[in-house]
Amino acid sequence: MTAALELQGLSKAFGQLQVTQNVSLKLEKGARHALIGPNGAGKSTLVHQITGLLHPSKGHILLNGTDITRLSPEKRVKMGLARTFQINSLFNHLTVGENIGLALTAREGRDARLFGSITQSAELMDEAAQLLYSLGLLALAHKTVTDLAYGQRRLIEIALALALKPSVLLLDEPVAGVPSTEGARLFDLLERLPQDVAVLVIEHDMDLVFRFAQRITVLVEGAVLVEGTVKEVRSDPRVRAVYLGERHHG
Ligand SMILES: Nc1ncnc2c1ncn2[C@@H]1O[C@H](COP(=O)(O)OP(=O)(O)OP(=O)(O)O)[C@@H](O)[C@H]1O
Repeated sequence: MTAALELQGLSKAFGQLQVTQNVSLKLEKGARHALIGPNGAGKSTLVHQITGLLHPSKGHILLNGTDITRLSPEKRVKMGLARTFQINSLFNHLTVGENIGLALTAREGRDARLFGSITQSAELMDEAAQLLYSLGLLALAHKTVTDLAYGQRRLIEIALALALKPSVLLLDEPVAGVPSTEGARLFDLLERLPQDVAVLVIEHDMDLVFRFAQRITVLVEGAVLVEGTVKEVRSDPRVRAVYLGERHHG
């Protein structure tokens, strides 16, 4: 079966500093994969290469079998690669439902300036409500973004990314900064993510990683140290030595 996302021997250097070293990785359709590693291991740099913000000096990135290594970030999104939006991409004065409606419009390439007609489009607003319902977030649909708690905004970012109907979703530290009282909602949302979407989560929180992921890749100094199931990675002495053994976090 064609992998949803495949990295083939990616390498990247900043001057003399080799930040990605021959990294290969495969996410099957519907995968739940975590990328972990100590601070400075190169996780963000790898994600930037996947999204197209940075260009690898060597290697290839395949999305559903198509080589996207040289494509712009926008093209990659159109082809089904989504990442969580930054909070500042939410329209604060609009409701959650309207924000999702706008993301759905963007997906269809319609002009967001026609916003008035979007909220009046029963079809689009129904689709927005349906998406929020499937994620357990319908109760927030009529709330204005400014009225949301920080953790709730993070949930909406994920919903926005899903509005693009991706085949691959990148979640970069989804629980970072979310108070533990709101963490349970995030776990709930992660469990409700569509089964056919392959998810790559970059996360320091080991509770989340062990609960969510089926497979884990451990990155150390830009290279893959270990890749395997949660059980394999947890019990690997090399991982314990360089990472898990240090501290439970980061
Ligand atoms: N634009 C850049 N120019 C030079 N060096 C960089 C640049 N971006 C990152 N680095 C270096 O690359 C290495 C990997 O950084 P990166 O941010 O990818 O690690 P990380 O695993 O995401 O870390 P963290 O968990 O702390 O976010 C670090 O040594 C960092 O200082």
